Amino acid sequence: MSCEVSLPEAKKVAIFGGTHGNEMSGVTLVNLWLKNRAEIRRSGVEVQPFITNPRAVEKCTRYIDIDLNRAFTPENLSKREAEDHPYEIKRALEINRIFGPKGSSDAYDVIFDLHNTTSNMGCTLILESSQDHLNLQMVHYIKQAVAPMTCSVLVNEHPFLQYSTSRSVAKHPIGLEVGPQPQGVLRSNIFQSMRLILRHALDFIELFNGGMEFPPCTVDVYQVTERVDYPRDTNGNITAMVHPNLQDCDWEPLNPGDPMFLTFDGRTVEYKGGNTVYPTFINEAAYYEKQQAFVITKRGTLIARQIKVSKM
Ligand SMILES: CC(=O)N[C@@H](CC(=O)O)C(=O)O
Ligand SMILES: [Zn+2]
Repeated sequence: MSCEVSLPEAKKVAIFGGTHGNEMSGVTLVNLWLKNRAEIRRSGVEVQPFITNPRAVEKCTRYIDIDLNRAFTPENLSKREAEDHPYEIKRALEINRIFGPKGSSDAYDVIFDLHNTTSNMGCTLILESSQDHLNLQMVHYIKQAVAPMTCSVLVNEHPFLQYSTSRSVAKHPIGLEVGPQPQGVLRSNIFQSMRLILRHALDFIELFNGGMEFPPCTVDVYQVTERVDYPRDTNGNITAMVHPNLQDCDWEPLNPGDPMFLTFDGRTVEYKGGNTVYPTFINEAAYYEKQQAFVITKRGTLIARQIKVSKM
C-alpha cells in the first residue's frame, strides 16, 4: 500500500487582500499585483489577486456592516444575491460566485488571504484543517524557505471556535497573518515578510504542479483550544488590561500561575489552567468587539503525507 496522496493540479489560485480594509500590507500588495502581475506569475498556474472588501478598504475600516471574514456561513451563502442584504453578505455571495461555490468542484484550488494583526505574532500561516496534505506540505516548504526567519502555523479546526472565512470558499484555504502592525498603518518589515512568504507559496504551487514529489514530513503547529475574554464588570465593561508580562509574548509558554491581566486598580489576574499553553492574538485591536483578549493554543505535530500531482 502506498501512503502517497495523488492530488490534482492547483491551477486556480487567488490572493485575497482587504478582507479587512484596515490591514494595509495585504491591501497594498494586492493593489500592486493588480497593476503588475509579473511577481506573482508562475507557469501552469492562474493567479488572481483580488480586493475582497473594497468599500472597507476605501474607508480604511475593518468592515462596513459585518465582519466579512465571518460571513461565509452556509446560511448566508444560501441567500439570494438579488435581495437587499448587509454589504458584506452581498459581497460574500459575489465572492462565492466568483471563487466558489464553497464545497464544490468548481471552487478555486487555493486562496491565500492576507491579514495583519496588532499582536506580536510575527509571520503566521493559518490552516483550517489538519488533514489538508497540500497545505501541510506548503507550510512545511515555506517554513524551510524562510528559515532562519520563523513562520508559525496556527490550526483552527475547533468545532465552536472556527469561523466562516473568505478563504474558506477554496478547496485549500490558507490565511497569512503578519504582525505587529497597527490598523491603517504600513510597516516595511511586515510588508516585506508577507511578500516573501507569498513568493515561496507560489513557488511551491509551481513545483507541485510541475510534478515534484514532496516526501512525508512533520509540521509543528499551534492548535486553537480556547478564547479568553477580558475581565468585565456587571455592565460588560472591561476592568483589566493584558498584563505587561504577557503583552507581546505571543507563542511563548503561559504556565499555571503566570500573570494574565492587570486590573485598573492594580491587581494581577493569574492563569488558572491546568497546564502550559501558548497564547496568541494577544491584545489584537479587532478582537475587543469580539470579547476576546487572546487565543489559547496547544502545541502539536502534524504529519504531512507524501504528495504528488495526478495529471489527467
Ligand atoms: C486580526 C484578524 O483579522 N485576524 C483574522 C484571522 C483569520 O484570518 O483567521 C480574523 O479574525 O479574521
Ligand atoms: Zn484580518
